[in-house]
Amino acid sequence: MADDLALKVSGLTRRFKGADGVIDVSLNVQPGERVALLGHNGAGKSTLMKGVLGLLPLETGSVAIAGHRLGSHGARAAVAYLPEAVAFHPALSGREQIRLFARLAKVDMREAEVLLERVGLSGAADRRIGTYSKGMRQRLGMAQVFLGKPALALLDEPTSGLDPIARHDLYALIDALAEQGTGVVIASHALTEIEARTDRIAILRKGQLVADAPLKTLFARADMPIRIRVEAKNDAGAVFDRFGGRRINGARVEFAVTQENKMARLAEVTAFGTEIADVEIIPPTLEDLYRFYSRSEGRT
Ligand SMILES: Nc1ncnc2c1ncn2[C@@H]1O[C@H](COP(=O)(O)OP(=O)(O)OP(=O)(O)O)[C@@H](O)[C@H]1O
Repeated sequence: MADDLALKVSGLTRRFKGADGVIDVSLNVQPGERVALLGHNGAGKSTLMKGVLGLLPLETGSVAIAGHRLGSHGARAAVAYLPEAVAFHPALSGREQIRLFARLAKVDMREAEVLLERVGLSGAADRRIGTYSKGMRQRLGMAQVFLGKPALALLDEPTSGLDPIARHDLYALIDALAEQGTGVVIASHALTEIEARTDRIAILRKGQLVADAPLKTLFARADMPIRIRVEAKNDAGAVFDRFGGRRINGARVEFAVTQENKMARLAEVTAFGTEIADVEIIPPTLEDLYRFYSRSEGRT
């Protein structure tokens, strides 16, 4: 049922003079689902987010947030946003800032205190935000996202500029957000972390949605080759003669197989018996997949 969706975008178009913007994009997000929104610079990610937030007039299409029409009070109350460059007043303390947001959102002050604890800022809550590190500012931004338990959260490059520990902490908060039932859309260029941390991948290319499915489905549809690297005990000449591919050095050969013939090729490798020292199977990465969908004309 459409009303059960955290987000329903249908046929959204917003073009700019001389730029693609977004063209006829439809995207649904379920409650508690984490969707990665990927695309090159200028692919339309921010335009889509701004369209959903009601910050840009739409040319065509419709947006509903938790069943509420875009522009309605219900829609505004159901969505939270973390911009890429999150800006707070540097002279305010973390506690003052989150209390201010709580007042604006008409949320109980006690929730603000609980959220400061949740994002690990209780100890620094009375320090001025001007003294916070980037990671602390992003965590404060996440506390603001949690306020009022929104149905939908839009996070624009939430981990950019963060160190690995701070990234890990931020993803733990994103997971907690999804666990409480919030549908989360994360625009990102950080492919490796996205791979493990999201349920679905949506890829924009020149304003159009060229992929929208769970990672596994996208891999299956793309039918990308898997690489097999064989290391011979001595000389890999016989393996190379059989499978072709690329000789890495005297003892190693790497060749590509399709998902379909992978097992048959592996059985042939095994038939070489003790001449083989090791076999590595290298699946395509999200980066390979991203390149495939963001460059090819293929649609889902
Ligand atoms: N207000 C605007 N006026 C004119 N053109 C715009 C405007 N906003 C965006 N564009 C253009 O629309 C296209 C999509 O931009 P958008 O900011 O949505 O891309 P993006 O995927 O978010 O990129 P990035 O990864 O760099 O943030 C770009 O070509 C951009 O120059």
